[in-house]
Parts: sequence; structure tokens; C-alpha cells
Amino acid sequence: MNDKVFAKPIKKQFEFDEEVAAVFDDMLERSVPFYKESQKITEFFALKNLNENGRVYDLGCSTASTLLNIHRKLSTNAELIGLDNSEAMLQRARQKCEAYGADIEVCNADILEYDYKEADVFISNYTLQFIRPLVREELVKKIAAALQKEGAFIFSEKVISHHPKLNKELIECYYDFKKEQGYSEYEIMQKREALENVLVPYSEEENIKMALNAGFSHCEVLLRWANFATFIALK
Ligand SMILES: Nc1ncnc2c1ncn2[C@@H]1O[C@H](C[S@+](CC[C@H]([NH3+])C(=O)[O-])CC(=O)[O-])[C@@H](O)[C@H]1O
Ligand SMILES: O=C(O)C(=O)Cc1ccccc1
Repeated sequence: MNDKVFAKPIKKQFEFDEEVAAVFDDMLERSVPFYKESQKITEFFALKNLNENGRVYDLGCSTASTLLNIHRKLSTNAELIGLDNSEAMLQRARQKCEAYGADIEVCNADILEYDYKEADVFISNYTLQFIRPLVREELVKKIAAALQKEGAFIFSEKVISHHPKLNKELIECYYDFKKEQGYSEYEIMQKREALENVLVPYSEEENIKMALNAGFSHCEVLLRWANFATFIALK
């Protein structure tokens, strides 16, 4: 189904509700530049760092697309756990996992409150940006603490530039991308208003500093296009 969520006047701030979940896979592919490539590079590094009988968490797993791709490529035993607090998303995640016969644990949980077991890999793509800045670093600290000593944290985020002219042009570049994906100016502006203060992006440097402050020994960008980036942080 094509995403037409913002083709009408918005009545509330952006939510991961039934209407969004129903078109979510289309929305991601048409709203996140190089989404498929960010997923592939996430899967590559997740599999590189996943040990025999290891554990991987996907925080903000939505419809479990990333864990399903990892499941398909797994050559060892591993525990795949997807966390999300949108029941509408999780219903679709469970349907997809069942349809593919994938042994993936999908839990309705707040990633800020969840009690993580030790894991080899954490993934959180396009999710931290929805976590209030006041508590975001605390969450990344929890992730670092739950990772085993050579664990990896792979995360993707929308990013900003603190150079005013460049930030403006990055946004224009992104909106040109959205228009090429078939979104109207009206839809782009409606969604921008709905996301105001809901999606709060950091700069590339602020994301790296957050990971280092949270206890990771190294963090760098694996992939970036304009204002979207995928990072890897190593314990
Ligand atoms: N506190 C929270 N606790 C649990 N889940 C949350 C919380 N806040 C937001 N979410 C969930 O985080 C997900 C963010 S979408 C991730 C895409 C996926 N990673 C993908 O790569 O396909 C990104 C986007 O839509 O741009 C949604 O499913 C929310 O319900
Ligand atoms: O920042 C935007 O304008 C977006 O559309 C990003 C996005 C993509 C998918 C769900 C929510 C926000």
C-alpha cells in the first residue's frame, strides 16, 4: 500500500499508529534515502559480530524487516529479539515472522525500561531520534552496559548540520528526494509539521559523542547520504 497518510490535513503529531503501520514498509522505503542499503550494511556488521548461540536486539524493530533479513542469512544458532512499543507495528511483525517461519522473539516493550540480557549486537535504526534528548544518552549507556566486551551497536539516524546554510541545503536536498519518490509538497510539509518536536535529530558529531560518552571505545559512520547516517559503535 502506498503511504498517503499526510495527503490530508494533520489532526495530531506523528504517531506509530495503525494508519502508519498499514503503510510502513512503503513509507520507510520512500522516506529514508538508501533505506535498503542501510539495512544491508546493518545486517552485514550484525552478522559479523554475532557469535554462535549469541543474541541480537533490534530496538524499535517496527515490522521486523531487519531481523527477518538477518534470520535469512544466519548460519549459526542465535537469539533474535525485536522490541517496539507500537502494537500496530508488532502485529505486522508477528504476522511476517509467522509467514516466513522465522524464530524471532517480538516484544511489546519500552526500550527505555526493558531489562536487557547480555548481547553480542544491538541494532536501533531510525529510533533514537524519537527518544527525548534528556534520556537518550542514558539509553545508549544501557545498551553499552548490556553488550558483551567486543559487542557492536549499529544505529541509523536522521542527522542535522550545525552550519546554518548547509543544514538548510541538506533539508532541501532531502525534500527533492521525497518529491522524486512521489510525495507532494503538501505531504512533505504536513509530515514536517507532524514530526516537529517528535523526531529530534542530532548532528553526526553529537551522535558519535553520545556513543563515546555512553562507554563505547569507538564510533564512526558506515554510510551517510545528506541528512541520514548509519553508525557503528564498538565496546
Ligand atoms: N520508547 C520506545 N520503545 C519502543 N519502541 C519505540 C519507542 N519509541 C519509538 N519506538 C518505535 O521505534 C520505531 C521507529 S521506526 C524504526 C524503523 C525500523 N528500525 C526499521 O529500520 O525498519 C523509524 C521510522 O519510522 O522512521 C517505531 O516502530 C516506534 O514504534
Ligand atoms: O524526516 C522526515 O521527514 C521523514 O519522513 C523521516 C521519517 C521516515 C519514516 C517514518 C517517520 C519519519
